[in-house]
Amino acid sequence: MTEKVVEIKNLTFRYDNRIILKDINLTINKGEFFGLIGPNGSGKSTLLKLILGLLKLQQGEIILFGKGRDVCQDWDKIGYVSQKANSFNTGFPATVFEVVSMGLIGQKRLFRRLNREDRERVLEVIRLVGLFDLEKRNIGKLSGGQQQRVFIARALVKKPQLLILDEPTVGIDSESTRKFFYLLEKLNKEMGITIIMVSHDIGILNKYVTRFHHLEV
Ligand SMILES: Nc1ncnc2c1ncn2[C@@H]1O[C@H](COP(=O)(O)OP(=O)(O)OP(=O)(O)O)[C@@H](O)[C@H]1O
Repeated sequence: MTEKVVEIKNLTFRYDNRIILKDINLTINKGEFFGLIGPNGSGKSTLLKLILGLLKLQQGEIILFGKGRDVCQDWDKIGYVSQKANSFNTGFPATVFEVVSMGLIGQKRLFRRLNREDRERVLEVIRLVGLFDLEKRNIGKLSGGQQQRVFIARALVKKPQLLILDEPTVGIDSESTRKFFYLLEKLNKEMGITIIMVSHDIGILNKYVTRFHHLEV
């Protein structure tokens, strides 16, 4: 039987009294590479924030891994890369290794030293996203495309089953974007990670996703 990762039922959401999302019904199944498209202001980020539990539900239901969003305890199964992730302050004093390690916080107590297994896992995902030998590099010294891979690695370090990406290729050149989608295809097809990606670029999504939903303004 197809396993449902996210189910959205009759979801309506307003900011103040303005309707942003109206009666959305959507099911995303395990193994899908799902695109969420729509023009600026159509509510793409709002829908992601609702899925991630960052906004209070007003009307309708969201079910994650078979459980209602507000009782769901499976947040470790979800990796999230926000829209702002790749517009990083170049002066930020942290190495690739440190930023990726932050993905383990929440499972580990803050400031607890990483054990050997944790450190190996961090290095493993750094390699997986193609940043070989860059673990000691300051993140501010990397290109936009490389920084974006660091944030993907941070989201992957806790082995999520669902990866949610908000406009990850904004500001990234076309060659890095192509390599980035190649990585996502690998994560999706070879590792079975379900992906939800938000974009307003239908051209790029059309090439890669298995299915998409179009939001209107
Ligand atoms: N906290 C807020 N309070 C009031 N209105 C908001 C808030 N956040 C977003 N909005 C408005 O809600 C609408 C949807 O915003 P949202 O960011 O979800 O759209 P989007 O499709 O992700 O847009 P973009 O492609 O520009 O990122 C926009 O008109 C936005 O101005």
